[in-house]
Amino acid sequence: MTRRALHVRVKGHDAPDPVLSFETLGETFNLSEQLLKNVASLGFKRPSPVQAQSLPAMLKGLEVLVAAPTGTGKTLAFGLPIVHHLAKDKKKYKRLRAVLLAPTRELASQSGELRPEGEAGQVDTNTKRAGGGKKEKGRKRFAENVTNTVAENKDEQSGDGLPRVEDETQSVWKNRKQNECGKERRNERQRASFAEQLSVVMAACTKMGVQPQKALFSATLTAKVDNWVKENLTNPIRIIVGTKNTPSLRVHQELLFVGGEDGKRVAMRQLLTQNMTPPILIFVQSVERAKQLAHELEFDGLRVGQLHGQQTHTQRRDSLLAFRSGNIWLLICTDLAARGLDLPATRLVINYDLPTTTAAYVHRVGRTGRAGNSGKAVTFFTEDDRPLLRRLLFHLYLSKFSIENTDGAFKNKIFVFKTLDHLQT
Ligand SMILES: Nc1ncnc2c1ncn2[C@@H]1O[C@H](COP(=O)(O)OP(=O)(O)OP(=O)(O)O)[C@@H](O)[C@H]1O
Repeated sequence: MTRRALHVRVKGHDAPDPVLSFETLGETFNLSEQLLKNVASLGFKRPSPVQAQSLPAMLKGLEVLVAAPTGTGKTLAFGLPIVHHLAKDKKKYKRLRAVLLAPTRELASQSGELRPEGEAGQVDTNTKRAGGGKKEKGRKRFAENVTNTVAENKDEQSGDGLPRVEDETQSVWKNRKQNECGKERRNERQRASFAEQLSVVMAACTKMGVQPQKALFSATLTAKVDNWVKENLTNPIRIIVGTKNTPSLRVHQELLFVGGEDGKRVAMRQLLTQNMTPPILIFVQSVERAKQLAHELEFDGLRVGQLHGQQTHTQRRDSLLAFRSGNIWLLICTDLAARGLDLPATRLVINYDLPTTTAAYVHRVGRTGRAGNSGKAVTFFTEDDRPLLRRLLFHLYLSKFSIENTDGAFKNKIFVFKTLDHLQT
């Protein structure tokens, strides 16, 4: 099968051909039998398109920049090569060997849970989790090595090492004193962008004389990331699956004009009456709005949970567990939950508040329609949302979407289609 059939585009020298079976991959790259068994135990019959192209590139040790739609299996595309390299070279290095940076703690934990069973899939390692996790020594399963972890700021023996990088607060901890600070002080931590965090890691690698293989995976690629790649990666292979920065085609998208704020409540109740097949994810724009909406829906007798940055890590973990197990039907969240979380049973995402960026929209609606399943996303918009919506429309236009005909929607329908006409000309 060609790249064209896989909807994969590749730029860069020496890009390997896509590999369409895990067996061929195993033979070509000498993957251990156990690793292949572990993959089979996940129930994956063949590599998804992003895996077919990225796995050989990563296993060859090339640097890659990968954009592929949400829910298409990017985790295994970087997870398997990491585990293979860790297992292969386990005698060579004793110290931190892989760093996985993720935008939230929840996503980092999830990536670390990619855990096929099996003795030979285990690798001796020390793992540390970001945000104060304890150092654990001993035999770890397959992907417990594949954590978001970044070493603490001082190595016990040599006195140097990687600075601690806190993912979900996007903070850089500059010294051990801050590491020990209390909760209040923690809130004052200096915020750092993802690019700044990457720079911290890269600078530490340079200091330690390490030249790591670098790989970036996302469903969306911004100009900032592109610039970072130009400055920091040497001859990377660019792999684009499908259309860049566009919502997954597996998601049926609806725009629903609701008039104003009051209209959102009415529309929500209607929607839940028609589509009440939990679990349902509901995105709002702020913590305050999450709390308020949760309160209102609880009052209606619904089983509601919250996920946002003002909760403790335990509360956030418990919310996700309850949502996964079905104890919570509706999870009201901020963009904290938008990226990467794999909640396969979710068939409906509601954007109660319009996301402020296209990337946020793509990631939010991508919490459904995963692993080849279909899903539905309904996005409310009001008169005030028109400027934001205008920006979103082009990307919506590239994927399937429909606009619902509720009261007063007609002129909005015209607005949407006029904007599209304008974009097309
Ligand atoms: N080869 C495969 N065959 C079948 N299912 C797969 C395969 N690879 C991954 N999956 C499943 O697809 C789902 C989505 O995978 P994953 O979370 O890695 O997607 P992603 O591309 O990283 O999504 P996002 O962009 O939202 O982070 C998971 O439930 C995973 O188990």
